[in-house]
Amino acid sequence: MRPMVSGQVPGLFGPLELVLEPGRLTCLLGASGVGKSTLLRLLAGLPTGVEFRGRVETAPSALMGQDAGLFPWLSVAQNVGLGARLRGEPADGTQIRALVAAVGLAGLEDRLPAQLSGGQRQRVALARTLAEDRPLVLLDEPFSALDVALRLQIGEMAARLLAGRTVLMVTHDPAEAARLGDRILVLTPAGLAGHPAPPGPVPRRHDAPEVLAAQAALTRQLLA
Ligand SMILES: Nc1ncnc2c1ncn2[C@@H]1O[C@H](COP(=O)(O)OP(=O)(O)OP(=O)(O)O)[C@@H](O)[C@H]1O
Repeated sequence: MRPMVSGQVPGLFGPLELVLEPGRLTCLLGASGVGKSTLLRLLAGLPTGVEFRGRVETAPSALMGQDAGLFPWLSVAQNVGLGARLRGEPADGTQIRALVAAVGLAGLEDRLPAQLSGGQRQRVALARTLAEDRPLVLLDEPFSALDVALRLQIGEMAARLLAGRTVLMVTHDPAEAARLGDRILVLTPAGLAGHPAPPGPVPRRHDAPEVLAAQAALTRQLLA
């Protein structure tokens, strides 16, 4: 199915139609406060605090936000297995270890969040999102708290691990959208505008000429 939001929030945006391509990573940009997180929350089936008029068709989703949102008293492995725990299901230790290894944290399963760096905490949050194994993955500025090098590294890791899933990622960073977006959309009060993504599979090289050109064009569009 194609998750979609069709409608408007009077005084904020729209009318618009957001339709996600199955198996592709869509990046959503736009000015602060224009309603990007609202669209994400509509797709997640969460309350938005605004008056949405329209229709939402969505799928079971996993949402990862700006702050890693880890439980400080739970270990890395317990945080990754949190979804199962909350549903009262037994944790799958093998799957959890595999996911912790996939985000490059093998051996740190028993650490508490306070014993990790910010980048490592974001990677735990990514592993937890993947552990949910939902058809739709919603990422709300997931790497915005990271420095440039970590943003590149963890963004690439996320794009590889999320390959083939239907993903909507809100970002403020045109460079990130140019590297990671199969599709790029810009939200304005008037609605959604598409922006051509550079050619080639994601993650793309940050310094590839087409990626730099898309970053510049996108920045111009955001400044317009
Ligand atoms: N719980 C709420 N109650 C009332 N208004 C809200 C609530 N949450 C968001 N809003 C309003 O909805 C608008 C859109 O917020 P939203 O978080 O979707 O924007 P955004 O584009 O994601 O912004 P940012 O880039 O700054 O995160 C804002 O103007 C905000 O004031």
